[in-house]
Amino acid sequence: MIEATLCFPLRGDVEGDAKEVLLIEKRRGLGQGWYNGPGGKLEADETPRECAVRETREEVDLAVDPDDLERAAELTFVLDGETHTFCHVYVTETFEGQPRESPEARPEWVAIEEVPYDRMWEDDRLWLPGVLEGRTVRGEFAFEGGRPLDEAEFVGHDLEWDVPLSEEF
Ligand SMILES: Nc1nc2c([nH]c(=O)n2[C@H]2C[C@H](O)[C@@H](COP(=O)(O)OP(=O)(O)OP(=O)(O)O)O2)c(=O)[nH]1
Repeated sequence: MIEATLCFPLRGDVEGDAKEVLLIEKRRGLGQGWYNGPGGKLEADETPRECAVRETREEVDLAVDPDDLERAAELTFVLDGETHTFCHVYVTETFEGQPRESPEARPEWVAIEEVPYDRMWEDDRLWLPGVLEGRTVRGEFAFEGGRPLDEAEFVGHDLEWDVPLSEEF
């Protein structure tokens, strides 16, 4: 099983500014060509928070403090009946720097009402809107049709909203 992270930096929401989320257009690997948050797979001996910080730095050159990351979701992606990936999702309103393009990602600030769900993983429309409003969720998403996961068919889901997420991460 793969353990992975996603980090969604947020800005705005003050004095009438629209709340925006930093998305990336992923340039390679799983989910290539789709929008997502910065993130990726845990490396050896790395905690999920460390992974989210490292991936956000590597992909868009934004500095986030692991202690500022707020746990938002725990997502399990199941492929043909077996857990393929467990993903820790964080949001943060605190970061330093300006997002910069990298070989892996093209960053873009997007108003949360304008998130391009038609250009994202199919399950994202089910959980990301709530997460961007500050809710927590635990979700399981079933895919079928063999690897790679991003070519499999999304066949079912189960969501639990406003749950306390594991304190370990
Ligand atoms: N938003 C969203 N993200 C997903 C879904 N499924 C899924 O694996 N992800 C995330 C988890 C990871 O952050 C990312 C895949 O990991 P990755 O970016 O390291 O994959 P990769 O194949 O490019 O790996 P690498 O070569 O860079 O090591 O995609 C999904 O359904 N929705």
